[in-house]
Amino acid sequence: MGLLKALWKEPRSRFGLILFALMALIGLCAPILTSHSPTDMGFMPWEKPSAAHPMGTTGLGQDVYTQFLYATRLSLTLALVTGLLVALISTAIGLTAAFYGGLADELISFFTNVVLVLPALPLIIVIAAYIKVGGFWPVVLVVALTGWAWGARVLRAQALTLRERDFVHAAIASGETPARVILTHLIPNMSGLIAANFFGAAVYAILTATGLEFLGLGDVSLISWGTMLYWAGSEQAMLHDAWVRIAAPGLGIALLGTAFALLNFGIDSISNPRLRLQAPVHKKPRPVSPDALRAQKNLVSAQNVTVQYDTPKGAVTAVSKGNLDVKAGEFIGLAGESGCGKSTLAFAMTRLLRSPGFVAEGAVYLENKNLLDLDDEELRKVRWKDFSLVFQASMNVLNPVLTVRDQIYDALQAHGMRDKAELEKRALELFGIINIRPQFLDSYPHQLSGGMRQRVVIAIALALQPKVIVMDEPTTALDVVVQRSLLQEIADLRKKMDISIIFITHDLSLLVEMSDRIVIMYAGQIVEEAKASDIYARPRHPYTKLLMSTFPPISGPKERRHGIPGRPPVLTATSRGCPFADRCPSVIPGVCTSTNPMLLEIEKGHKVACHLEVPEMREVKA
Ligand SMILES: Nc1ncnc2c1ncn2[C@@H]1O[C@H](COP(=O)(O)OP(=O)(O)OP(=O)(O)O)[C@@H](O)[C@H]1O
Repeated sequence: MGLLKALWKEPRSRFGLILFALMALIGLCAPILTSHSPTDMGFMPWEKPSAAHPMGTTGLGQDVYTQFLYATRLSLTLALVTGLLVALISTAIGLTAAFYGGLADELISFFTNVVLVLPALPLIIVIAAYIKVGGFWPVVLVVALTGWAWGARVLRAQALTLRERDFVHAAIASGETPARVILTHLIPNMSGLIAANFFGAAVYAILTATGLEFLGLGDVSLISWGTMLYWAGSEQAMLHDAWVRIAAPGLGIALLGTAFALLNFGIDSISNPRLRLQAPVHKKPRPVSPDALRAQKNLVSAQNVTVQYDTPKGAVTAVSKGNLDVKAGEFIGLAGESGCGKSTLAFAMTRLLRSPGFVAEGAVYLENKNLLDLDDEELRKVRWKDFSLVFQASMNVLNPVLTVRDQIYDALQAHGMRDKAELEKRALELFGIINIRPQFLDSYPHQLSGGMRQRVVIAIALALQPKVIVMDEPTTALDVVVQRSLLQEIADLRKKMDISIIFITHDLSLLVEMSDRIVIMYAGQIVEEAKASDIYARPRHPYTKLLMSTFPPISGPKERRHGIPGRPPVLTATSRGCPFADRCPSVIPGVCTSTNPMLLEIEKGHKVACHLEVPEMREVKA
């Protein structure tokens, strides 16, 4: 029922569903829609369409309309049964090959490839010619046995990639049985492809079966679209002007193919959670009155950026009126617990936010150009040239079949650098900057360590000398020693290249050492912003203080550290108070729980959003 509901929601699949339901209804209600039998020969031959015979009669005196109704029933059943059989065989074979690998995979792949290279139609014709049994099943079996190979190959490829995913390794390591891994981890992730395979096979089945029957190779005593065409051909229906006998089954096949294709769209969006909720791609943010002065004084100025995610429970606000200014050459640290909106803000600022996220309000100026206003082509021109991005899993974005040199060249060539000598010179320069020996330029990504790969990604991000780089936890996936040296290099690089960096991490202690300014986020809001030294020496927001206390001091005796008690609020919660109120050790009851404090500049360059910083409120507390 849920599936039907979901198919109904998607406009294309809704149309497919209606089309399919109509055809199924025609087939099911055939005995109600006509009082004749499809094999009844009691009428006048070659009658023209009339009220008694809406599609005329055949040369043998059968009612064509009655034949079409019963043919729809048989052809539809044939398509569904064969489609199901093909999908089952392909899935079982493809999954077995991918899951067990080794010899099993080699043998299955060899057999699949052999079936694939055999010319299908002559093979089907030969097999069908030798089957002497009549009825419905021979055609189903012939089509199923010759049609599974393509699907098996595609499903094997998909299962192979899934097999290498962490969640599958984790399931196997935790002792789950192969059947459970396949049923709960692999098949649900492949459902879109399996459904596509089913619909593709059903269309293939109807076309092949019709072809066979048209050639007289099926059981021509059955009434199907194929045998209708066969008899129309052998009775030379066109010479008798009875074109309906060809048009009706032809239209049936075309409509069934269309219905399956449209249903396939719906299945795809149901099985792929990313497609389930499509945010409007070019939803324009609500404009904010731009602070032109701020935009002028800063290289980047994000103003009142509000980002929401469409969820089944409605839109949730992940970043609320975020303001972030970055000066040329400045190193800004953006910190906060996991889920506070750091990445969302960074992605929104760099136009990398993907559905179901969208910017609901705000502007992001980069040298007076509002990035949120740019169309795709304008954006392509400024991305990498004016700003670039490095994130945690960046090292995995390197193409495994291209050398590092090719990937650096690609980035440069995409922005117009063509000269071979110039490309080489720039690649060598970049490798110098990121401290990797030039001979590694011709290595493939798998020949480099994680740290080196991340350095290469940084080199690509630097390739066009952008003015600002957003780095979202770029070192988190690396071990501590590599992290340290890479961070040092990033800090040096910023000075050498006079580049601005927005560095995102949940590790506040890292930022204190490297940043000029630190911005602290909590529950989608900026709650404190100050010079790094001030955040270190005089944090003002209770959240920042707790965040600082969760990391060990740079010097002094070792002591055990604890995380901040409690959890951040769920984004769907609609409290009007300070989002930190229920975890705050200094909460002012009645104040913090009812009003969300504004971000105020309490000292030059030090902004805090906390009622405790407003003198009157402090009196309330006292
Ligand atoms: N696709 C999504 N659909 C719905 N909510 C989302 C989606 N992506 C992120 N969110 C929500 O937005 C909020 C901010 O997430 P975001 O990833 O920006 O936080 P973060 O501070 O960068 O966390 P982390 O350090 O773990 O990356 C989170 O509460 C998260 O649940």
